[in-house]
Amino acid sequence: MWRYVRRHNQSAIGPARAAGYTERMSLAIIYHTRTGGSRQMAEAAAEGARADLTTHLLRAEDAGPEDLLAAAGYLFCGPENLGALTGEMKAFFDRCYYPLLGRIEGRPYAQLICAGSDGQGAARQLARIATGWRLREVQPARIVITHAQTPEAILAPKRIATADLGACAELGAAMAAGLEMGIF
Ligand SMILES: Cc1cc2nc3c(=O)[nH]c(=O)nc-3n(C[C@H](O)[C@H](O)[C@H](O)COP(=O)(O)O)c2cc1C
Repeated sequence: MWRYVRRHNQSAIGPARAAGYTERMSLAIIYHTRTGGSRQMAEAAAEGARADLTTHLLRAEDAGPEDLLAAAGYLFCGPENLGALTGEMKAFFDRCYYPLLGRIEGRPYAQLICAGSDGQGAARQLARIATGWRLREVQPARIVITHAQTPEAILAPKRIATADLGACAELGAAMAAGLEMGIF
């Protein structure tokens, strides 16, 4: 019943749907990874989301403006490098920013950051870009700490803990459910 009311009450329908994007009801998960951690997180989120919604998992290197335009919501996932987003993730935003400015306003997003010890710089930078696009953050940034602090540990392949992957899957599921139900 609640679901029915939500679907038929215009005032409860989020900006993406109200703006006529119902035909593009999918979630785009864009990720970059250097040592595998963010890929595992993005895959877990995609697995969580797919039960509810069409979900496209894309490497930042392969994604372009049309991929974002075609989706109703976004999950961005990547590592923190040198206190910021990785160059590849930044290049993705640089490539897409102006082609999409004013065209995706109000759409929901969330972010997952994989970091050795901090992650706040990358999360802040991403949030600033999302603010420029006028996206709406619908889940707080989730930062997974891998405790990689020596050069050897930083360069080694990462294995993300099951509990953290579970949290990523939950975030993906929450994004998908919110989009599918029209509450974003
Ligand atoms: C060049 C470089 C710079 C890094 N800088 C940071 C940093 O500023 N803060 C941090 O918490 N971790 C930093 N790290 C660690 C990575 O964020 C961490 O290893 C993370 O798990 C990598 O995610 P990935 O496996 O998806 O590549 C850095 C790693 C590299 C290779």
